[in-house]
Amino acid sequence: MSPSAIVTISTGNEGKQLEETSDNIESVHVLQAELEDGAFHKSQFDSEKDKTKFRQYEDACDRVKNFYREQHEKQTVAYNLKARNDFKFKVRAEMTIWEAMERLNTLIDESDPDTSLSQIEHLLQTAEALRNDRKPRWMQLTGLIHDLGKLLFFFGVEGQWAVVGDTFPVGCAFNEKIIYTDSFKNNHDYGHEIYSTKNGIYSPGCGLDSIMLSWGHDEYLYYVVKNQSTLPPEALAIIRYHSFYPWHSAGAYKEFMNEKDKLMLEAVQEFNPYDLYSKSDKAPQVEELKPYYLELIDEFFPQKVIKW
Ligand SMILES: O[C@H]1[C@H](O)[C@@H](O)[C@H](O)[C@@H](O)[C@H]1O
Ligand SMILES: [Fe+2]
Ligand SMILES: [Fe+2]
Repeated sequence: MSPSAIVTISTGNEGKQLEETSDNIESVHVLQAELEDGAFHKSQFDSEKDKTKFRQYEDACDRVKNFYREQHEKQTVAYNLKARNDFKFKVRAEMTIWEAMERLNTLIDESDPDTSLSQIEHLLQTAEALRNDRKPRWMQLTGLIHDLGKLLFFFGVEGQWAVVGDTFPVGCAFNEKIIYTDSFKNNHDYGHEIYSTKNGIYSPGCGLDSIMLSWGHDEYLYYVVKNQSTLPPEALAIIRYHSFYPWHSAGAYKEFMNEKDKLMLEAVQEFNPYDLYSKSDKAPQVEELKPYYLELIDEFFPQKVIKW
């Protein structure tokens, strides 16, 4: 066979080159991955998913609309500073990652228009979709744990508005790319002499790590995982910014990015479809999958019992 073209196949952590003839080149797409037996497997995100069926907030039920009305009113700079401070000086629980997944299982996320499955199922769906596309092991694990910050709900917060939902910066003007942007009119910081200006308390290029994102499961889990795992910076960014849709999907707040954020944005965008579109997959078999994921957890969380 005389190869007439070289096609780069995304296998996750490293690009892989495959020699292809011009006859079958069209059947090769990005997001294909080589199976162990050498056959090629097409990512389900290429064709099976009708992406227009997700995140339809205008058509969402009252539960979702009421959730955001409350969140957009109550996530202020003052609340953010208080929540960060409360977080720092307490250990709320000590348990393994798997115990945390089981503990989270009773929470039904009020902000989510796309799934009524339990959280353990959503975590396993995300991880399995990544594994299915042969994404690197650290990314599969990130999928497995990315929403564990929702445990906050069981640690005495005032409501789901302080835990779930899309995130956005506080301390500068609320961008119109945030969903239900009108509901910020009831936020105490709306119209504030500094917080309502475009840059607010930040300066262009300061880097997202210097921005106060609305407090919730992403920020909380980022701090929990940061010093207790060997996960790479991309994993930490995925955890911290996966709900920051106005940035990673709508292109807002780019002016605050620094060089590092450009790389992190790529990782967050690579991860996002696995979080979002796997929500329509059938419920995973938790007990069957458990041994694989227990081993994966051990690989990146050497001390096993985590301080939450
Ligand atoms: O409703 C969802 C859910 O709470 C997710 O966990 C969060 O990451 C999303 O951004 C949000 O839209
Ligand atoms: Fe999330
Ligand atoms: Fe998620």
